[in-house]
Amino acid sequence: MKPIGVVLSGSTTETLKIQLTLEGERLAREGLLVLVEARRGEDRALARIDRIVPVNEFYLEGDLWSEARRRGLEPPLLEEAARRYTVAEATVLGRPGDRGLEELQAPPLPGDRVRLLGPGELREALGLGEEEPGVVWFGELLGYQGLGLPLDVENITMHVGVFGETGSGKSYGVGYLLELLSRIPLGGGLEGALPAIVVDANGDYMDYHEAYASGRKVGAYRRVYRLVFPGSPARYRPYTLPITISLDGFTARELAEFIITYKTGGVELNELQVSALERALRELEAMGYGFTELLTSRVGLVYETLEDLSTGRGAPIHAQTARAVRAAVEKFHRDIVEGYRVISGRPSLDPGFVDTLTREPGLAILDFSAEGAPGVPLPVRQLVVAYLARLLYKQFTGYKTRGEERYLVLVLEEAQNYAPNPRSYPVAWSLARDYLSLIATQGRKFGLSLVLVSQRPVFVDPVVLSMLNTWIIYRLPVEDVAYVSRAAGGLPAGLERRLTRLPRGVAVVTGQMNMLGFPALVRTGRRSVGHAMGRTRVVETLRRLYGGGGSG
Ligand SMILES: Nc1ncnc2c1ncn2[C@@H]1O[C@H](COP(=O)(O)OP(=O)(O)OP(=O)(O)O)[C@@H](O)[C@H]1O
Repeated sequence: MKPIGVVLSGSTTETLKIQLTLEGERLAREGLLVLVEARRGEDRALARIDRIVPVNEFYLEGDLWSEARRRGLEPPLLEEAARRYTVAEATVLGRPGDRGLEELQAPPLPGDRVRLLGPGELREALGLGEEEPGVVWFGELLGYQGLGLPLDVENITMHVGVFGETGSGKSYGVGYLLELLSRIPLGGGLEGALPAIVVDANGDYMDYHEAYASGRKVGAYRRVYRLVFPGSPARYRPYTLPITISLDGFTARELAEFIITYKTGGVELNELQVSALERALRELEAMGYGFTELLTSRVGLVYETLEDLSTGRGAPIHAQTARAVRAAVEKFHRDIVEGYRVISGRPSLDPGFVDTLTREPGLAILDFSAEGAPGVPLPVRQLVVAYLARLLYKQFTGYKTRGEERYLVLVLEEAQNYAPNPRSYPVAWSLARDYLSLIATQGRKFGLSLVLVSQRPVFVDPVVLSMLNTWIIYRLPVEDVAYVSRAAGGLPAGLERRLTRLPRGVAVVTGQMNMLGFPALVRTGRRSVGHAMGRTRVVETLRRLYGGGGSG
């Protein structure tokens, strides 16, 4: 393979200066992985180009030609006669060893050749076999066609963050990742799917459901379910279930907080009202009632208890508080129980559902888009996610104690709505956050992984964020770069600088799943199933609407 550069003096075991060949000048990009035939080919080293600096001695600051340039004159033969070269600065990633990359013992020598990786060389350099079990190859490494970044599926249990501004390609990328996780090489030619639940904010994953419903296979998933709110027009489509939850797993305090903040819009927590309702619910619980029946068919009992607790001398609840609490319970009942019909004694999201999904690997998409969740406000979606996170946590701790091993990935789009940063993003109720941080801190031991997707990581709870160990970072707004880079354990300056300029679909991947062990620039691969939701057709639509020969 032709060299793209030659190592210059001053290189060390950590950083290299490379003078690029003409071919190299054409090919090299910041972020490109290269192979150094170190010590005249006796050793090899993998390196990443971080900076490219073209030099022309006739164009130096303050040189002899400065005045001519000032006057707009072009002295002849400048291009032809000048000393011209391009220097690439690169970071040494390591030398191929028996078990992946190892530290370099001695620096490459000046004059050593630098070239692109050949087919299979990255795999060999990392000590991976062909079809290595548990390794999926993500997208295409910058500058290479058909060469993906190897991801270690085992480490997904340490959670993943996918960040980037709107339109940067996050949802497409997560869909692509799910496709990879739906056919993980297991060895001996076998492929397996990692069960997944996606909280789909905008219908970005619906194509998978449609593909499945029309008879196509989606990796090794046995089933692809779509879950919609009972009021959705899509409710009776094939392989579609209603989103219904039970209230029995919540504590009286949690429910009281939810019901009161739901009424007030959550501006601030009215502690008096919350504890009054908590008390009423506790009393009824002690009498053997479950919260689901109490807030659905037996809501009258709640009103009566509130009444009892607030009448007579020395009543523990002030009459005015009781009235306000009753109004909150009425609103909860009217909206959530009767309106959205999301509470049920026999919820669709139940232990049996999780059991089937993880036994016969499936993909369940909670459709929170306008079609799947028509008019359903954020607090109700938060309630569902809190319920789900809690259900999964309990179910998986159960598997663990029974010695049954199961795995599931929970993908949360718009994660800031469910695990909000209390300092920068005060959204009404944050019970979901408590359970999500429980999964973030403990889930690994139980086989529960989080994939959090957000446009604004600054708005995501820092505790949850600090538990993420793999980062897929698409184009970021300037104000988020430092925050994300720090949270992701620091990025090389060259890559950090590029985060605001990444084209759609290109990401920096870093962290535990990245088997290179160093942040890499990757272009998301092609989804095998399309992505209708993300597409916009402004021009086409304008032409159709208004382009009919001018008559309208
Ligand atoms: N690697 C890719 N190859 C082809 N098309 C892509 C790729 N990545 C993204 N796209 C397309 O770009 C558009 C925007 O991508 P996507 O919807 O994934 O962005 P996003 O970051 O999730 O945005 P938002 O935060 O608004 O949901 C979509 O039409 C998507 O299909």
